[in-house]
Order: sequence, then structure tokens, then C-alpha cells
Amino acid sequence: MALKPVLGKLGSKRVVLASASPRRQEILCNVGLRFEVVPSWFKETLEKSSFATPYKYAIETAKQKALEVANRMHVKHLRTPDIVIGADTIVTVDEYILEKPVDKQDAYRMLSRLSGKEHSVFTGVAIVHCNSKDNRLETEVTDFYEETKVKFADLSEELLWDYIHSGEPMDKAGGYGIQALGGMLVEYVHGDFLNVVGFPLNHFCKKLVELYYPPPKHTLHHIKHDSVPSVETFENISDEESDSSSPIQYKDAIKMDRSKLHSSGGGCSPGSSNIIKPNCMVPVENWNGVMENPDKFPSKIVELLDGFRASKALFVASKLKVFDLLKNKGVLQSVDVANTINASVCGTERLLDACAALGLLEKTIQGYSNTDSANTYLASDSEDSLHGYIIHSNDHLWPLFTHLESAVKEGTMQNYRAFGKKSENLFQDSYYQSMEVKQRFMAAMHSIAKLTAKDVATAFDLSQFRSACDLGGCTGALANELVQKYPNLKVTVFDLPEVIANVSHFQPVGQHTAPVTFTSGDFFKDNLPAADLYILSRILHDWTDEKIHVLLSKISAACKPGCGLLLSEMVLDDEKKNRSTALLQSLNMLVQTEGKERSGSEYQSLLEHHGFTSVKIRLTGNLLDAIFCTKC
Ligand SMILES: Cc1cn([C@H]2C[C@H](O)[C@@H](COP(=O)(O)OP(=O)(O)OP(=O)(O)O)O2)c(=O)[nH]c1=O
Repeated sequence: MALKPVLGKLGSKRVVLASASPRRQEILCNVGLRFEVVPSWFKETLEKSSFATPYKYAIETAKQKALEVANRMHVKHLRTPDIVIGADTIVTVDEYILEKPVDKQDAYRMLSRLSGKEHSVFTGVAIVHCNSKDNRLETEVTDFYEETKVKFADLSEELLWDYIHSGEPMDKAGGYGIQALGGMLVEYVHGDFLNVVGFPLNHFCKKLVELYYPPPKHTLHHIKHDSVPSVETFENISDEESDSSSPIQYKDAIKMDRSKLHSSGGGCSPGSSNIIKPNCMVPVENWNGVMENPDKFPSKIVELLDGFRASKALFVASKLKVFDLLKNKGVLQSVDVANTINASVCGTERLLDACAALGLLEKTIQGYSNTDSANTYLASDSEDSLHGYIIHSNDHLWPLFTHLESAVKEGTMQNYRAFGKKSENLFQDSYYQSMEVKQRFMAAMHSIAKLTAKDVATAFDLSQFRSACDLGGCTGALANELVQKYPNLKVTVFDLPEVIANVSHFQPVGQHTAPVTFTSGDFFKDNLPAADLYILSRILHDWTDEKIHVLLSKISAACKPGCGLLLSEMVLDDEKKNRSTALLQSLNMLVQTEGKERSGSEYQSLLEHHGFTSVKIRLTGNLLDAIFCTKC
């Protein structure tokens, strides 16, 4: 198969897509590339006038997006990826560079500029090869761009506003999506369609050919740096043609995998993991597991089928404190882990092997140890630990999800089926009825808030506000981040008395937290503390529209003109088809609450109904997005 060797070259590598764009993820997923998504935090603020041409701006932004992710993963001691891919799409018309509109007026300006004209869509792409040497990150960047010309029909005012109100323009360069409703505005396209959608797949594959199958050295001088590669097609290329001078030593990667696999004890009898048996090695071809015929294998479906096993392996290893043990002890053999956690050697060994294969642990001849990311996120005592959320997922969400079928059939929460308790008063009955459940729930909310607080706090400039009230702010994790970012801000965390009574052991050690105060009350029943910025983080998704109206009308009544309201939620795309994490979270809300996740337009209409205007949405790429509006 002609296409296989090109993408197969990436099969044995840890590939990271530094992009939150669901379109890019879909384009690469559709061709069977296996990759992780780590959205870039690089803000697209390069000075456009300092670039000689628009495509140079797009390439530089793509490069900075990818490098930011490569550096972050390296610095945060996550496993350094082999390759990070970044991309940036812009639209140019009449000397203007158009990116994503910031609001509806901006979308209007963009679309009216494009009406009746031909314009160019440029996507800059950066492929960053990473290598960690002596704890230093070395990178090698390959970049390119692709241009596609698109002509718009004349757009009437009515059509234009209809389209803007559909919500589609907001997260797309130039304010349109050619792949959906925006396609109706287009008269013709000259060039690569996928380039308009955000990723020039054909040029990308040609670049891979250039990288992994370089032409004989004497022809190299024909390739210009910025130009489209001289390889016109990647058909008829096979591994045999590969030149060993390619920048990535594919065969070395295979060797590495082999040595890892051979260190496995493989037995299931007590103590067998201590014994490495070289004579047990059987000759196996293709250790890296690159499929001979990937087109015929339903890899996405198999991955989904396995998903629950992987989740449960993570949950059980966390619950048994395997990551805490390995963080303290360094490297241990499975028998020692089993003895310490009081479990069978045979079962422990399989769990450890699965965790190693999932990238959570390292396995060597000396034994098992935590990966850097396990130390950072899975050990229960680390600053950025997700342990609380993992235990909540195991003990609370897992039983609820076993009743998903009933939830779908009945359209209601499943607390009674899972726990034998009715949830008439959701939080009191589900989470705060016992100390153990309450602490577990608070630890879970704290984990998520810590992970997302920085992105939420910096999604918009909130420096004009002096007092904020975080309604349902739980342990104050977001409040603490906000006062770090905005030193003139004082934040009141307002939550139920059961929560406020327990916040003390979640407070940061040695951090100046005086501007954060805690007040107890019920935001549905009690008066709200006065503030010029109100915050609702992961609150609205718990409730029906009716209850949201009650809450928003109270907040609106408490707000003076100019007061701000910041929401943080997972925002669905308007078509409700692209953001799988958010859509799964909506199922999560179905099994346990009356609420659901909502799209940007749905939040906007709820907010506008209560006099909040200039609604802006920022997709952070983290687990929570941010929505900001002001009271008019
Ligand atoms: C013109 C056009 C753009 N787009 C999208 C592609 C990109 O996702 C987006 C341009 O914004 P980008 O800044 O290139 O990408 P992004 O913000 O979506 O994601 P990230 O920065 O994390 O990589 O516009 C379409 O989906 N359809 C179109 O017709």
C-alpha cells in the first residue's frame, strides 16, 4: 500500500499534535495517525507587520505553538515527545490578515470584507523533532506552508447575520468554516481543501517523504527551504527505499522497543518477575507493532473498546497507591510492590505491565518506576496531583456509568441505582451526606480546578476588577490563582456551609492568600456577597435551564452596570459533534445531575436574557473553557 510507509514512519514514535483544533485532530485521525493532543498555550500575538509575507507569520506562529508544547512537556517532566506538530491557519484579503473573530461584530467585519471576493487561506505547519539530552531539550524544526484560494459569493446582510448567529464563525480563521455552513458562501476553491479546514495533509505527507526518504545526496541542492518539496507524489515509496541518513533513526526506535519488551518477566508465578530469561526470547518480526495493513484494522474502535480497561487500570493503580510507593522508593520489582500494597504478585505484575505499556510507568531490568508525568500528576502528594479526581472517577463516576444505558433510556440521573439514595437535593444528598464522600468530592473538584485555574484566570484580562465572588468556588483553587494573577483583586469564595467547613486543608502552603475569604451560603436561597466580578466555574452545567435562570437573575440583580461575569465550563461546538471530551462530560452530567454541557450559543442566549452583553468565549485547550460578559 503506497501510503503506508509515509505515516508508518511515525507509527513507532510519540507524536503530539499541539493544537486544540478539532478539525486538525480529525484530519490526522482519519488517516490513521496515532498521536496525543496537547493544545498549545502560545498566544497568537506575534507582531504581524514584522513579517515580510503573511505565510511567514503563519509559519512562525505554528512553530511557536509547537515549541511551546515541546518545552512544556520537557520542563514539566512529562515524557518528551519524539515529534510535535503545530499549525496555524490565517485568511488574507486586501493586505489584511484575518484570524479568529473575537466577537460577532468582528466576525461581521471579516465576513463583509470577504464578501464577493477571492481571498487566500494560508496554513503554516511546523514539525518539531525533539530529543532530550542530559536533561536538555534539543529540537529540529521543519516548516512549510500551503496556500489555497477561495472565492466568496456576494453575501447579503441577512445571510451574513444568519451565518454569524449560527455560532460557526467564532473559532475559525476569517470567521467561516468551509466544511460546514460556511461552504454555502463559497463559489470556488483553488488548491487543497483540507488546507482551508486547518491542515494541508498532502503537503504534510510530502514533507514526511522528504524527511524520511531523502533523495540521494547529490540532488539535495534542488530543494529550496520554503518551497513545496520536489517530491510530487508519495506513491511507490516503500521502507526498502529508506535512506539510513534520515533524521529519525527508525531502526533504533525498534531496537529500543525490543529491549523494553525483552526485560519482561512474562510469567504469572510469584517471584517470576525477578528473573529475566534471555532464552525465553522468541524471534518476533515487527516489534514496534506497525500494522502491515492499517486500512483494514478498526484501530479507533478497538481503542474505544479498550478504553474502560485502561481507565480502570489507572484507577486501581492509583487506589492501591502504586504511584505513591514508586515515587518514594524509586525502582521496585513487582514482588516488592505486591508485598507492600498487600496484593498478589501475579495480579500486581500484570497491573504494572499494563501501566508501563500505557506510558504511566517505566519498566527496566531493575524493575518498575514512575514516569515523570506519574510523579507530577498521579502521586497523591504532588502539587498538581489528579489523584483526587481519579479516586472520584473510580468510586463515584464508574458506578454511575455502569447505569448509562438506563440513564439514556430514562433521560435521568442514576444516583439511586448506583448508590441506593435519591438525590432530591443534589449536592446535599449525593456528595455531602458523609464526611468520606464529601472529602473525596472536594479533592476531585480541587484537582480539576488546580489543573485548569491558570488557563481560566488568564483567558481574559480581568485587571479592571477589584472584588470578585466565586459562587460555588469550593476549595478556592481558582480564587487563589486569580489573586496571584491580579494582585489588586480580592475574592470571596461562596459555597455551602458543609464545604466551607472543610476548605482549610486545601489551602496553598506558604502562599499569600489573604485576599481570598470564604463565606458560607446557598446561592439559590441566600443573598450574594457584593462584588464587581462574579464567577461560576463548573456550576451551570449541574442545572436545568430553569434553575440557571433563577441563578442568573439573582446575579444580574446584584450586578451594577459594568460588572463582569466569568463562567468556566466545557463549551460544546454549536453543531455538538466535534468536542468529544465535552460531549462525554455531558453524558457524565446526565448520569449524575439534572444538568448538561452547553454550546457557546446556548450560554450566550442564557446570559443575554439576563442583561449580560459582549459575550466572549475562549477555548483554552484545557479541560475548562472560559466565557466572559458584562452587565449592561
Ligand atoms: C478558513 C477556515 C478555518 N478553519 C479553522 C481551522 C483552525 O482550527 C482555525 C484557525 O485557527 P488556528 O489559530 O490556526 O487554530 P486553532 O485556534 O483552531 O487551534 P490551535 O491554535 O490550538 O492549533 O480555523 C476551519 O475550520 N474552516 C475554515 O474554512
